[in-house]
Amino acid sequence: MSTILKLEHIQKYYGNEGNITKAIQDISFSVEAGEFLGIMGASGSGKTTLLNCISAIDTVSAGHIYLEGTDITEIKPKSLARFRRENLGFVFQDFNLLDTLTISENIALALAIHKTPAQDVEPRIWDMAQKLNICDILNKYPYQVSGGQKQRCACARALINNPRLLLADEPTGALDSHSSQMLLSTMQGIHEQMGATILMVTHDAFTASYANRILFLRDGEIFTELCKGHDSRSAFFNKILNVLTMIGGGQSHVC
Ligand SMILES: Nc1ncnc2c1ncn2[C@@H]1O[C@H](COP(=O)(O)OP(=O)(O)OP(=O)(O)O)[C@@H](O)[C@H]1O
Repeated sequence: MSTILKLEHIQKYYGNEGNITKAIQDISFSVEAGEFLGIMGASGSGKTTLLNCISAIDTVSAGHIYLEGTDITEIKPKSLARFRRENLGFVFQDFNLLDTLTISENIALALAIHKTPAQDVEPRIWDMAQKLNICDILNKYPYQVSGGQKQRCACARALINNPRLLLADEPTGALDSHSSQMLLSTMQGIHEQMGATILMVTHDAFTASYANRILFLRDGEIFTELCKGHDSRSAFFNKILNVLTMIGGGQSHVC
């Protein structure tokens, strides 16, 4: 396997002298191509900051982040939007779909930004819709479909340009348990069939149990990591709960 993402001694401080918050203290890790990595940790442990640094939405205070060898921390601000567009896919808790466009048009937007030839647009949307099981809602508007269907549409939009890395920030945060389960099974299928590399931040142990490996953050550092290996998902889920208890406060305090 090849390394897609490599973080070397990342630090991120907010504020200035006398009033510094060390959001990330010193984090290093790598993500291999085709991995499904989860990031967990208590509120304030640095999950969002880490995701923002990886997606170059925020700058690091020290350290380097390499995406397939390109140092993200060195990319000039004017080139960042293009870098994100060409390499990253995003899925957010609140879907971020445009209400005035149909599901199909929402997905097409991502292709239009990539200047996809007109004749390729429909087949590619159809192909992705099949993978995400949303063919029957392509002509509906976001307000006409369920939260789970909206999130699968958001996944389709994020994946249609084959990003090097899919970043998911609490993708099941706004979903009920049934929709969460369907979305996660779909994400797992995509991960297995398309070989997509996924980095997912979540506070939820059930959601995290779909990942292959989980990094647990505490106070801006990696507290520990868990690999699924040959465990069943339910055995992995129990191990996750044990780590969350060890981190402190039990599951209810981890978000
Ligand atoms: N823009 C900012 N300015 C100052 N401090 C910040 C800023 N953003 C985050 N922090 C601080 O950095 C630390 C890490 O925050 P971060 O949002 O990354 O945590 P988190 O694990 O994502 O938390 P949550 O699960 O509640 O979203 C916290 O102490 C937070 O208060």
